Amino acid sequence: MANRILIISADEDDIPVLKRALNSARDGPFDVETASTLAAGMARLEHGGIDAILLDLMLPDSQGLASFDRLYATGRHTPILTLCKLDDEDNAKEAVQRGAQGWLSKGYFDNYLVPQALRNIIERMKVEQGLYLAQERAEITLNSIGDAVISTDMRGHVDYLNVAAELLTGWSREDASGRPIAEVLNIVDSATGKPMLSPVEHVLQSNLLQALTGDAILVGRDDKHVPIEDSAAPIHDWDGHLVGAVMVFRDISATVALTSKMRHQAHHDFLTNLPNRVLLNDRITQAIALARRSRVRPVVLFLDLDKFKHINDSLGHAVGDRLLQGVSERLRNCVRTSDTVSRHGGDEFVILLANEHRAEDAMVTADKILLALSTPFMVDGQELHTSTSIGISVFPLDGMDAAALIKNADTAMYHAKERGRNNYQFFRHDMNTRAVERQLVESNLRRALEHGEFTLHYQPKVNLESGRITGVEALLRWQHPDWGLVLPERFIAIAEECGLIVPIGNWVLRAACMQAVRWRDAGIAAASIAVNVSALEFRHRDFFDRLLAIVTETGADPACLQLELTESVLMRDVATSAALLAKLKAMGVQIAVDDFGTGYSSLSYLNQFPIDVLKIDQSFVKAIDGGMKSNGAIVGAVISMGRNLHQQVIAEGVEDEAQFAFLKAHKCNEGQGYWFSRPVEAMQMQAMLRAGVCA
Ligand SMILES: Nc1nc2c(ncn2[C@@H]2O[C@H](COP(=O)(O)O[C@H]3[C@@H](O)[C@H](n4cnc5c(=O)[nH]c(N)nc54)O[C@@H]3COP(=O)(O)O)[C@@H](O)[C@H]2O)c(=O)[nH]1
Repeated sequence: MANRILIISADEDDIPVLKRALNSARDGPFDVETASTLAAGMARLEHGGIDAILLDLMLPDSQGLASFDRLYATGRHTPILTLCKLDDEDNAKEAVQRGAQGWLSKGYFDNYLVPQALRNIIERMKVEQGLYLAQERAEITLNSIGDAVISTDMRGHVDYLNVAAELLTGWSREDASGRPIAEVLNIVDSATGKPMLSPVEHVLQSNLLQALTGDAILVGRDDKHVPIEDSAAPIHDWDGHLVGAVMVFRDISATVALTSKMRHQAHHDFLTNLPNRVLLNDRITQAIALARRSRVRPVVLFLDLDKFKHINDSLGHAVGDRLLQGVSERLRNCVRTSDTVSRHGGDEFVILLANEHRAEDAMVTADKILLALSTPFMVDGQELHTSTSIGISVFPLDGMDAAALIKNADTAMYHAKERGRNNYQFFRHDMNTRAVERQLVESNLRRALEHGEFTLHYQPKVNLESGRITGVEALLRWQHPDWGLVLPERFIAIAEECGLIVPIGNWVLRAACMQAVRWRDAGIAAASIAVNVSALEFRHRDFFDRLLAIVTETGADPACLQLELTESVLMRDVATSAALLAKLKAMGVQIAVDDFGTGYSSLSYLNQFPIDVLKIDQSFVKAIDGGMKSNGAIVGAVISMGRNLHQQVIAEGVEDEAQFAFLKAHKCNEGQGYWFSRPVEAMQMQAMLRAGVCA
């Protein structure tokens, strides 16, 4: 497209000469417009489209440099060449000082170089405008981006910082300019805290690009430490020579914080903030590695809270969670900072004592833990009692790696539970056989209910005076397809541990009630059926409602049902027990205290319960004919106590005539045991009931 030239001149001689010169241009003519006054020229300029102006400084309405100034102020980006006389170049030169692109002497107006000069000026102006735009674009971009940019010359002296770099370093561009980069960018290693060379310095030394790194901390001018991610590149001139370097860096505090939060979450338990299994495994592995080089013996403690499930079931998960948090806190206070208390899941905790020298040292910590947990916890105004069973394994005897040490401590913990809870046990290798057996029974128990493998046997209770059967005790049996008849001793404790005792107990109650109805329908005089109830069943929040539903559904007479509860079950929470027993009594159910004499219960408390029957534990009955005088004394005392409290007394485990005779002589009401009959199947029991006496 032809360039458009505006000639502003009142000199009618010059204009045709200039026009002629411009039209003679070899690479195409110019479009030429003219204005004879400055006002007209400026008006034309307003419309735009003018590529260059030829300005005669001698205009009628504004003579000399004043005309240039006004024109320049209006159209400063349009190149202006002034026209001057050969002998009067001073004004023209001054105009150049003030921004004009050059001048043309009137003597050369017809010269072919005029169009060439004009074209050069126009082109140069365009390039300059382009450069200006590019620079402006770069400046705005650099100041708009979040990344910090800093550049240096080839000596490593700062020559540019964008706004983000100013903010991050605390240096303004003015202050930083000309200073060595190391002064402005104080970078230290995030791991060691030692000073690092900035990537710019690397680039200037190597003339190579420095890829992104994220292990640096920028220490700002205000001494603020900010983790940064940075990269740098060399800057080359036209000829490819290194002239400086540019570094781009950004604040990665948020990323670092997020990463560390995620790392923490991946290694810690959400509820208690204790290390989780993953972190514990790492720590045990580290402790083992250290132990191989030193004399320390890492010890693993596996803890399981006693009766936690019951608290969770009866008081709700929120209370359970708070208790777990409280327990975590106390456990932390029982160990050294070099040890690790971790939550394994549920109510299980695993503690690594990393620096023990003798296995016995672990006993001190275990004792401390038992003591710490023996103080009740206050949660939501309620006093909660818990304790823990602890299994202990020691490297290297009990395991060569984390998994083995944890597994064996877990096994030992089960033994602590079996030993009455609230104690600790060191792992022994023979425990594993029992653990395998336990696991086997538990997994088989789970399908026993669905597969209908349970049955009830019945053992008669006999009036010692008349010899007649007064009732029966229902005793659970498990008819396993491969193992044959399994006695409760092998599975009741495991069912209690894993909570299966609740559905199993339901089954027992229903089966016993159905049997009572069958016997009643078969015309057998009402005999009471005693059913054993475990602690977990009795404490279960639905126990009463479920029992009521079973009695209603089966149509059994509640008066025929006797619940056998041990002293320890009743004494655990006297108020709750008393309230529940009152409801059961109101329903018509009888209450028997099983294994009486073994629970060391306070008689004054026992007196508060509506108890119908005291069952003297078989261990006292066995002792009757043991040869010592005192042996029968306890039995005698219980019999007279029962008589005074108007409670029936029944002696269990009667095996021989001497025991029978003793009990009869002491006026014990009833007896139960092999001397009368072993537990038998329902049909056999039915025959005895019909006869009224044991076969
Ligand atoms: N929660 C539930 N517990 C139950 C249930 N059924 C039984 N059990 C409890 O299991 C324990 C063992 O019971 P079992 O193997 O059936 O033993 C009972 C009798 O067979 C045994 N017994 C009876 N007479 C004698 C005897 O003369 N000598 C002798 N060595 N043993 C004898 O005693 C057990 C009855 O004990 P008790 O309940 O204390 O009256 C046992 O603790 C059962 O309670 C169940 O359904 N749920």
